Amino acid sequence: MQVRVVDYRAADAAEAFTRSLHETGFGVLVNHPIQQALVEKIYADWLAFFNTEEKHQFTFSKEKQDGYFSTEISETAKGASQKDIKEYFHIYPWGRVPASLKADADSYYAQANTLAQELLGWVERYTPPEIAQHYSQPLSQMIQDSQQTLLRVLRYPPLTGQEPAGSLRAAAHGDINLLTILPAANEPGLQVQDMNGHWIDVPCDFGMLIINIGDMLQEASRGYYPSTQHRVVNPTGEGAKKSRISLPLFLHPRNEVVLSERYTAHSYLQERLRELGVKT
Ligand SMILES: O=C(O)CCC(=O)C(=O)O
Ligand SMILES: [Fe+2]
Repeated sequence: MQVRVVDYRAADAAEAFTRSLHETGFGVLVNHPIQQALVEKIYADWLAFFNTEEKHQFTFSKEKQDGYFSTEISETAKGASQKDIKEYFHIYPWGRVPASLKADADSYYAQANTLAQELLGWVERYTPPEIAQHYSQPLSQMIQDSQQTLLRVLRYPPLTGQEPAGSLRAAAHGDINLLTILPAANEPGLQVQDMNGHWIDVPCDFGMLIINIGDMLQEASRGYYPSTQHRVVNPTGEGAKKSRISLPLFLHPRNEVVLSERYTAHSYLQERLRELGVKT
């Protein structure tokens, strides 16, 4: 299996991109409209922020889930036994963000949401009619005015050598949401699992944009779009001394959106957060 790299400006971009999502759960875009300079600035500014003590003033709210999650309380992937080696900050439209970082975060959030809406339109257009008839509303409409879409700034610290055996920067997991939009991180490590259980490197040249299906879209599309397991492996050699920063945007429908006969977006999310151990 190989995750296809698609030129956003190509005439057949929508078709090639959605085929990749259907076949692998992942797609990678080049020549996309997200400003790379903005992404780089956010990486640099947040790396500096994670290196200060100020982050502890933003300790996450268990109820609302916004704010700073330290390495000590970092999530444990569903089915994993060790915590991930990462710290992160959750940004919601209504949530807390350090004042000096807010303007860029808002700007990125808006740009990525606009692109996401277009990509969800592509996903919808190339869904076979017998599947699409079960969507309770157009996919791009499900995220409109959503207060649940989450921008996560992740920092994987340099490795110390003292990490518990078997722990990873991010253990194998599927994302909970509809679609995830992820600019290539400043360091490699992201892998996706193929149907034979093999782990494949996701193309991640700086400037690429990685998109993957989440469990909610898998649920709404009755499995046509698969939410593929992925992980972030630990670097070795020189790479182990460096932090890795990444910036996934998790597109969530509004709470009341019906995903399937079994779930609304809200009921699905609550179930998954309890499983992650970040909500009681
Ligand atoms: O850091 C990455 O490249 C991926 C992060 C990820 O998969 C997640 O936070 O769900
Ligand atoms: Fe993920």
